[in-house]
Amino acid sequence: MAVLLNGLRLVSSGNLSLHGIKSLQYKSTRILCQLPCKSSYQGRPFSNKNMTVELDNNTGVAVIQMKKPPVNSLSLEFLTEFAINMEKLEMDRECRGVVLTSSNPKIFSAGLDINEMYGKTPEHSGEFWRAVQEMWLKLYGSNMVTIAAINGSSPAGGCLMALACDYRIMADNPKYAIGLNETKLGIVAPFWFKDSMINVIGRRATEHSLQLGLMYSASNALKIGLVDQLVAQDKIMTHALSVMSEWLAIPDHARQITKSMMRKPTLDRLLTNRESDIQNFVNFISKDSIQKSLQLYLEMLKQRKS
Ligand SMILES: CCCCC/C=C\C/C=C\C=C\CC(=O)SCCNC(=O)CCNC(=O)[C@H](O)C(C)(C)COP(=O)(O)OP(=O)(O)OC[C@H]1O[C@@H](n2cnc3c(N)ncnc32)[C@H](O)[C@@H]1OP(=O)(O)O
Repeated sequence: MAVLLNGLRLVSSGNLSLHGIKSLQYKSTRILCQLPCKSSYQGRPFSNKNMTVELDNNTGVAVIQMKKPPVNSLSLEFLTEFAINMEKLEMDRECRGVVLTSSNPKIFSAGLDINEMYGKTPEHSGEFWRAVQEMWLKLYGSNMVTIAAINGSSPAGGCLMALACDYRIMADNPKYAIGLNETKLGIVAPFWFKDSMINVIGRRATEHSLQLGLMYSASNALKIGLVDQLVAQDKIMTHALSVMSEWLAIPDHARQITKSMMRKPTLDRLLTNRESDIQNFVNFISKDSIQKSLQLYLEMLKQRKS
């Protein structure tokens, strides 16, 4: 966790922490340089295989643009890259906010890569699930202001990424849909997916939404508070950056401690149950009946195309 206090930047070992100021330590040059230093990508696009990261030095805002064809599905490789990028930005003195968006004009993210859950060994499944957890911990627990510029459809894990941000702006297009649709695939959204949704839209709406695996059009997502604003597709980035500047007008330390206070119980629940959550996932996903459901779903996705 990094907090600006009386002009000093302080860090703790994790991200958001309610242990608060007492447990914070000075961020030393040594720690900074264990990870790639900001100077190595300052002001320039930081290009990876599955996303580009561009930090604007003047505003302190980074844009992460997901660009994994065809639909930004969250593979093990993608998730690992994402977590590393979040870590780098978190450690960067200059970076105060992140806008998450997609280079695909129609799809924000198709959610978890189903191929990572179908026909894989328990070892692979465990490694994959740890990476899914890490992505969420980094995003939900970030000290930075995080804004999702949802410029396309965003089912399941894609919706989870948006839910983990501080603010959600969606392109105003009736064709785009967002939601946690896991039950439609015959799988179950884990407790921290559910908690993330409860924290945004409340308990009753989440229960309804999760049981039925509902996908919401952009306008219905706005109605239930799943997204905060709808904006014309071509204005979404400009608008996200303008909302970001409002959030960045708040002193970092006050906003960060407030964010931590709100999110810590939800983060801690996964942190204290991390290994059992992985075991649950591996057991669940290895069941023949679940593998069958995933197989049928993958076939359905391919047939839909033809
Ligand atoms: C009680 C204990 C509980 C323990 C916990 C247990 C389990 C929890 C487990 C898992 C949680 C999972 C969360 C998830 O995220 S699951 C993934 C859900 N995602 C979806 O349902 C999205 C499916 N995709 C779509 O709806 C459409 O593809 C989409 C709207 C995204 C895009 O439509 P479009 O028409 O543009 O493109 P398509 O032609 O449909 O797709 C192109 C291409 O991409 C492939 N594909 C799509 N989505 C995925 C995906 N999620 N993973 C992998 N591949 C995907 C699709 O098959 C096409 O492939 P190809 O035919 O070109 O080869």
